[in-house]
Amino acid sequence: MKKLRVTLAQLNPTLGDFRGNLEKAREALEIAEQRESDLLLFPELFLSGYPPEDLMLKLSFLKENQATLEKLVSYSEGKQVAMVVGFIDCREDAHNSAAVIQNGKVLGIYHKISLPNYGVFDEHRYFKPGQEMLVLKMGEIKIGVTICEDIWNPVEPLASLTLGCGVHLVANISASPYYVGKPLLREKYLSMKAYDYHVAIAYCNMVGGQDELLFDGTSLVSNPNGKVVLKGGTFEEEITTIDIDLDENLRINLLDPRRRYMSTQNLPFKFLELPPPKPKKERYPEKPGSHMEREEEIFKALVTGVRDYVKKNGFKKVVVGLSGGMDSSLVATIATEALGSENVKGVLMPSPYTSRESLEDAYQLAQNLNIEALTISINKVFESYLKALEEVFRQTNPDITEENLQARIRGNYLMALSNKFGWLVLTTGNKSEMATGYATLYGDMAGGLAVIKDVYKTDVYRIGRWYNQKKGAPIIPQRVFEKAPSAELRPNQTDQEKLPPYEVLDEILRYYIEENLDPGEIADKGFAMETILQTIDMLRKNEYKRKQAPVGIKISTRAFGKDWRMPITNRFREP
Ligand SMILES: Nc1ncnc2c1ncn2[C@@H]1O[C@H](COP(=O)(O)OP(=O)(O)OC[C@H]2O[C@@H]([n+]3cccc(C(=O)O)c3)[C@H](O)[C@@H]2O)[C@@H](O)[C@H]1O
Ligand SMILES: Nc1ncnc2c1ncn2[C@@H]1O[C@H](COP(=O)(O)OP(=O)(O)OP(=O)(O)O)[C@@H](O)[C@H]1O
Ligand SMILES: NC(=O)CC[C@H](N)C(=O)O
Repeated sequence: MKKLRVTLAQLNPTLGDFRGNLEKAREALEIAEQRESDLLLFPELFLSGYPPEDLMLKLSFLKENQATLEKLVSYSEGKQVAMVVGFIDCREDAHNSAAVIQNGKVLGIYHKISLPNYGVFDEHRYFKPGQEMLVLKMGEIKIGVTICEDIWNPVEPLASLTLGCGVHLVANISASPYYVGKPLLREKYLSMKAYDYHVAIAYCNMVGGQDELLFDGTSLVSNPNGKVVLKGGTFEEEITTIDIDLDENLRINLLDPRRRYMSTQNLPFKFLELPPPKPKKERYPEKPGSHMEREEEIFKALVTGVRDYVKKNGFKKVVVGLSGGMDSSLVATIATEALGSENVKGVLMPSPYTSRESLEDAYQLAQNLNIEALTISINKVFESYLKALEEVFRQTNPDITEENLQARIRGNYLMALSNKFGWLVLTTGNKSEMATGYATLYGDMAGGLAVIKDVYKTDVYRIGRWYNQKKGAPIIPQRVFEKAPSAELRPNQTDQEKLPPYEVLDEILRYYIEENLDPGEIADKGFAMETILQTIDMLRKNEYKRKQAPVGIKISTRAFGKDWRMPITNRFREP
């Protein structure tokens, strides 16, 4: 019987916190050893954190990463479990690597072969690709070591590992960034890969936030039938263990012999002999896990993003301008879930255009969330601004200038509170607004973290509704959902004076940004060409604003961040 006990350390490292990451690795090593695991997997580049970006260019960073690996090796003395840990191997050049460590020794090092360089990835800037596969032999069991993108490449190195070397298990250490639906997509993809190649897969993913990126964990083990037998939590640190039956591979190969007719490049490989697994008494059973609904997944993602950004950057408390509108209500709710009521401050900043309902709703929300609410009127400052500008503006009519002044006074107040008390300012602009430039530069765009920057307005409502339903109470007051969205910068203003209805706007934006369709192709989906062109025109004209916006949390396949690199100066128009 080929049985292997595998432990997945789905952990949340902090980039550059070598000491903290090492401590997490040490704890996981103790647990895996206690559980008599044969193999322990950590995420990709676990010791340094991922993605290290230009820290990779610092020799001192690379040195500390090497020293951390050496400390982990010394912790492993006397331990039987073989661990595969992500680190940067940098001798003649830098490689995104996995070290195989057991009982005080580095037994082998694997260099990632497939380096991603699309979307949010930039690995060709930093790493040299590996040339050779690494196969661990534990008695009769053969295990292929891979790193993240290696398993996403359509053919190799999986074909060579399975058809060429006949591995029973592909171990993959990953840092796979999140977007909505990725956990399910990944599960389908990996289980299909396992089924296709008739090989078990043990996949250990990173969890936590790193600037705009989130890693959701959702690590898994699939048997060669494509059945997911173990699944880690989504957005949770977890150390899970399972006993995998690896006789299954041969049984399936005999029943379904497709593999006999497949071909491989036969990439070069190295074998590494390890002691065979010892027989175990008790058993770590299957734990297939369940799925989250879309709104819950996004909510949990944003909560993780806020918590990790705030904590990993040394903040404790945050501040949000509460307008009584949907966006600020959702941002305050997410922040409260992430940090606790005592760490979230709401600021009401009424003007003559602020409606009584908006003020009431903002207070009610603060009460429901049990967060402290401060009130600072902008009236006097606004008046004195107008007075100061009176002479210069003498021959002009009031317009957007006066509207933006109000947003800028509010931005100044929030930044003053941040300076005085060390509260991080959370901005509240959503993706529909960020796309169309419906926000004031240095006004409501002023702040440290744009929580819902990648969430369309229609989704902001959906998530708000889901949250109230989950709580079984109108935490976000019902009226917030019912009133027309408004910036309240002049009397009776509504968003729809400038923007198409959000249901239409968001769909057009989604087709254009996420699906990369041209205007004609969007029109084929049933939208008016005039609205499409108006939307794209706003999007294009406001690139300069996005270049100055705070970093936000990526939850879509294409966020305004690493994977949106549009020029500001741009005369191109699609046909
Ligand atoms: N290509 C370019 N490169 C660099 N800078 C450029 C630029 N084009 C304009 N600019 C600068 O940007 C300025 C215009 O930007 P900005 O001052 O922001 O003002 P603007 O975009 O004209 O107005 C802000 C809009 O956002 C709406 N708003 C504001 C606040 C909250 C909300 C809400 O509902 O949440 C909505 C408001 O009603 C208004 O429609 C120009 O005066 C110019 O200085
Ligand atoms: N009266 C106010 N008091 C406090 N903050 C405000 C006020 N008005 C605007 N803000 C802040 O500026 C942001 C921009 O909001 P605005 O009301 O202009 O439009 P919005 O995008 O509809 O946002 P919301 O849905 O939160 O109202 C708000 O989310 C809030 O953080
Ligand atoms: N770090 C990586 O290599 C990740 C690439 C992979 N395609 C993913 O998104 O999961």
